[in-house]
Amino acid sequence: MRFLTAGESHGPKLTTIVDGIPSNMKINIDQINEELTRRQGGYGRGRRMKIEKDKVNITAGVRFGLTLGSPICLELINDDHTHWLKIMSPYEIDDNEEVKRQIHKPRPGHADLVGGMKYNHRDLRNVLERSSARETAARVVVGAICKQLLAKLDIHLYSRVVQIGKIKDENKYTVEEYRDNQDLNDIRFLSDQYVEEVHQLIDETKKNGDSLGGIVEVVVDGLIPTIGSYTQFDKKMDAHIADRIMSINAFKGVEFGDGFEMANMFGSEVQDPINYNKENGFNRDTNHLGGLEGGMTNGMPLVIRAVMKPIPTLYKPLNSVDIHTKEPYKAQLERSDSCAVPAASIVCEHMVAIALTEMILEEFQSNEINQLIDNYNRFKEWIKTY
Ligand SMILES: Cc1cc2nc3c(=O)[nH]c(=O)nc-3n(C[C@H](O)[C@H](O)[C@H](O)COP(=O)(O)O)c2cc1C
Ligand SMILES: C=C(O[C@@H]1CC(C(=O)O)=C[C@@H](OP(=O)(O)O)[C@H]1O)C(=O)O
Repeated sequence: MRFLTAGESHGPKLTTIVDGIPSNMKINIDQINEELTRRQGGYGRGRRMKIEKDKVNITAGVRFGLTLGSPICLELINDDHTHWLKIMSPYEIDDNEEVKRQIHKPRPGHADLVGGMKYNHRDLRNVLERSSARETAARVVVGAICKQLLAKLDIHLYSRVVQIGKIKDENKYTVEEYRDNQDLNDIRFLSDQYVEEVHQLIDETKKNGDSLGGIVEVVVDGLIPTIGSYTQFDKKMDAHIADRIMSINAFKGVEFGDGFEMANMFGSEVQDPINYNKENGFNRDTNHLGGLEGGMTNGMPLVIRAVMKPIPTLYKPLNSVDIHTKEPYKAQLERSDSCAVPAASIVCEHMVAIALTEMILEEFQSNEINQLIDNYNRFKEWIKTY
């Protein structure tokens, strides 16, 4: 499976082409739209999310609700585009004051300065439009299709926010607790005890013209062992997941299982001892490694954490330099979220779904969904006899 997205944040729409989804798979459009709504939520987002009502439109690759095996084309309208018709017009237009208003004071931490250098743009709008995380809505559409495919193999993904700023939920949760609690509060913490404190932190931070980041967790339940491989660097499942997560705007680190904490532990505390019994086959009592050994899933739930840096656009802007005059200035002010960690947890969940689907489709190559399910389940049964 492969996919590409196109579209500027305030352009007419986002377009995605996904190739390689097996034929005859029922696409549940309502479920895609629910995932899009989940991504739009979260305390701390800016006004833009009140303007957009993300709903997917399928224009190719699906007939009577079933995939054809041909490329699937998916669109998301940017409702905000109606306010940017002139500024974001794809057509040549006569100069006017509004259009001439260029952005030339790059925001530290955003793509503005380096993107301007790379593509030789003197108006940094030409950079920020595409570097905006608006594009992650298109990825959630792809991830939602992947989640539907994975569900047919009895693989299920959950996510939550672990930390916003310095407020951290130190509890560890079982897969069952995840499964029973996916109707999360507006900060996407599994426990309600932090809601008020986090609201206050976000409100105060916003009042100070500052922004916040945090940590998100994705858990995957139902995976068989052996997805991915130790035989080649580009077949390692952990590396592939990390790649997909690190491609999300503002993500700066990924860890699996006990992750960075492993530096403080002994080998005997980190490796998960192996048990065997007739009913469950090979199994473990612990999951310090987060479900991955040797670049392969080991049959335990995947536990993945990732860190999002604080949003770069600040209402109290940092020092910058005007790229036209080279004079020192404060960075350009753009409408912005002050905290987008809850939304980012949804994006992360969907990028993990994409990473798993890519690897599973590579390993169980099938043109048709029922063949895929048969191939996968046959292998799942065989593993039990190992
Ligand atoms: C869901 C989501 C929403 C975001 N919203 C904003 C925002 O409103 N303002 C902003 O400056 N950055 C926002 N970001 C982060 C920037 O898109 C990101 O920092 C920028 O593209 C530069 O890329 P880098 O941080 O990966 O280097 C958001 C990121 C995500 C995942
Ligand atoms: C549009 C989305 O997020 C945007 C991501 C973003 C950025 O710089 O990354 C900047 C903001 O854009 P705007 O200036 O239009 O409000 C966010 O709203 C979205 O998530 O759908």
